[in-house]
Amino acid sequence: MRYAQLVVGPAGSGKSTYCSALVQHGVDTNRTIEVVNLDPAAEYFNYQPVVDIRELIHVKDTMEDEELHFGPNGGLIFCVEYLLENADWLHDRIGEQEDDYLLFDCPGQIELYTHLPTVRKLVNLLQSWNFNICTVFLVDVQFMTEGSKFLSGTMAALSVMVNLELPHINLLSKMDLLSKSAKKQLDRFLEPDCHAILGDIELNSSRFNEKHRKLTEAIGRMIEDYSLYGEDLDVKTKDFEGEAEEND
Ligand SMILES: Nc1nc2c(ncn2[C@@H]2O[C@H](COP(=O)(O)OP(=O)(O)OP(=O)(O)O)[C@@H](O)[C@H]2O)c(=O)[nH]1
Ligand SMILES: [Mg+2]
Repeated sequence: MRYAQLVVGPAGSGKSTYCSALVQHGVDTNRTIEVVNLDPAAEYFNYQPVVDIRELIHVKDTMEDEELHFGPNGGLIFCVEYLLENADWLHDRIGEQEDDYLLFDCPGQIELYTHLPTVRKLVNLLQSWNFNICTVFLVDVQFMTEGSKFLSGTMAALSVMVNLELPHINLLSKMDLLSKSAKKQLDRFLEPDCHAILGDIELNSSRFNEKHRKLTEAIGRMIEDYSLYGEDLDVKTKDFEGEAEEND
């Protein structure tokens, strides 16, 4: 069996930074973790990709092509579709090695994951190559400290989860940039307590919010039911080295 994380999330949410941090973690813990760059417009990242979509097609190719003449967004989607049409290329590059642990660093176009079939097709392909995949959805935590933003970020996470049908983890990035008071505010949301979220939205009460109160309540309950965030579910790590020393 082989393992992979599909690292997705809005533009600039920290996907590439997360991938390079995990590669470094692999180095520190003696595990091989490799990254596949799936962003055809990537300019810079801090890791050495084992496969790079830009070697197959670059978003500039689609924008400069006389016939295609795509803009940057359409061009990017074209590139990912082109990759699927050239699945053999990807298969050759990834190889057949067992026990692989791969991170797929995806582009920041949220529609690729929320409703387009493209990434879903890629997932099917990888599963047919024996990959066990989970989604890691990154959200910039700065967008999660107000009730209304929290709801929209959570809805985006949920639609990715429903579209990709994979085991799914939501990761809040850039926690280091939050002020103390913003961290407290976030704690209230992560409880998860839909009344806290509703309370916050009511503080910014407008006619729109009053009119949609029932809908907001239903969404709040859904967040609870799907238990989209839970710090208690942190990965449990064990200090094997320390234990070995004790046993010596
Ligand atoms: N302070 C802080 N900055 C971060 C963190 N993670 C990412 N950044 C910064 O946020 C910016 C965007 O990070 P990237 O890793 O390129 O984000 P991305 O999701 O790969 O972006 P796209 O591929 O363009 O969608 C960079 O300037 C990073 O240095 C974090 O945990 N803390
Ligand atoms: Mg990136």
